[in-house]
Amino acid sequence: MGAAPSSGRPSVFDAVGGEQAFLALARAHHRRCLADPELEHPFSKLDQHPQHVERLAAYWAEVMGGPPRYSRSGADQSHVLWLHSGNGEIDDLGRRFLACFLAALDDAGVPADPELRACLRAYMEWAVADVLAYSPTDAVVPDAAPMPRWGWEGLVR
Ligand code: HEM
Repeated sequence: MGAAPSSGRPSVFDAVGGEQAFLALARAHHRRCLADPELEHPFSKLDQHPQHVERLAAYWAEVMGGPPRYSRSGADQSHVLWLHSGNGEIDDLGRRFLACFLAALDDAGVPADPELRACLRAYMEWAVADVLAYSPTDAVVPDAAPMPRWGWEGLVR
């Protein structure tokens, strides 16, 4: 189980369906990105991490209140921001990334509960903006940026 808020309500992680659901979501999202004529390029780099999908799943799960598997692998938010930084104007890729994520929620069978879907959409809109803030070629990524935590009310920290 993920960390539940004090109200006893399940975490967003649990509402999505736990680790297997995040893995299915990351797989579906990656499939969508590879099928997109623009996103396909960055995701076809040969030096991409061989466990990209698993790492993406672990990252999203941790942000939503699941186990801290991504942090335990030695990576952190600074690493994620750094991976995406300095690419110049990529706002269009950000919009496409969000669209792939929303379509992947259906592909992966994430519950259609409107509150859950709104929460996940708000997260991804925020996350895309967070990543795009570092796209200028002279952007400086802060050291040791804390992992974001996303709850039912939005950004927790
Ligand atoms: C603007 C659209 C985006 C593009 C084009 C993009 C592209 C990429 C690429 C090409 C990689 C593989 C990097 C590598 O292994 O060398 C990657 C990794 C990753 N991305 Fe994105 N990304 C985007 C947005 C996001 C957003 C919004 C998030 C967070 C919600 C995110 C989270 C991650 C994570 C967690 C990894 C894996 C990091 C690791 O292996 O440690 N990305 N992304």
